[in-house]
Amino acid sequence: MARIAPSILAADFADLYGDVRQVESAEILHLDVMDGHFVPNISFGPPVISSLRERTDLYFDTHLMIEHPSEYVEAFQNAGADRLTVHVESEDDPGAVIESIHDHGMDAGIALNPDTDVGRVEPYLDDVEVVLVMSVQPGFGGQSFMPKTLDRIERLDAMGAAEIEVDGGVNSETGPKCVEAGAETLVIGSSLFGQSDVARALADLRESVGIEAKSQ
Ligand SMILES: O=C(CO)[C@H](O)[C@H](O)COP(=O)(O)O
Ligand SMILES: [Co+2]
Repeated sequence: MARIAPSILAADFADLYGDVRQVESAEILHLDVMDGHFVPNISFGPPVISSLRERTDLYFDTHLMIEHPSEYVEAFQNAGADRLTVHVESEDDPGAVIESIHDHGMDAGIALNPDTDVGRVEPYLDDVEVVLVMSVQPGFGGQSFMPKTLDRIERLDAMGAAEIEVDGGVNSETGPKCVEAGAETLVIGSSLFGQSDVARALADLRESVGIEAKSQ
């Protein structure tokens, strides 16, 4: 069953909880952490996640676009993250970071950029709870979905990925195609928080992807 993971990258940071409370029914929240090195942008880190943790029980799906994830596993655990997804292109050994994430009691994911061969995540498929497929170059919201992602999702599905999450440019047009290709979790930022009525936009997106409201 597909699900939508709202990405707060496109939310109003001055009224962050105001936006988050409008997507409480989603059950999962996508948190984009950027360090200005792995990607040319800086977003937010553990303090923001920790503050949100005090306000919501949403599952915190934390996407680490940082060069050295191994150095921050404990900080994100303390902040209340439920899952840490690290990039296979990061400077650290993915296998060791995944093990550390599990040792800290969190779920682990492996992410790959649009131009990275899908074969690079194969060694980790049995060890992670999710594979995050970037469908835009990481670093910024509001970009257009790269159509080649659909083949990549199909290949990862055939390789036996447990859960496939697609991230970037997902909307009512591209979302259903991702689900058909084998994705389960759709990260949606600007098509959700960029809208005047966020809760309505979430309901409409669910409908376009064929998700029953009560299952979300
Ligand atoms: O990881 C990301 C960017 O690096 C974001 O999760 C992604 O871009 C979501 O935003 P949008 O739906 O606006 O594309
Ligand atoms: Co993301």
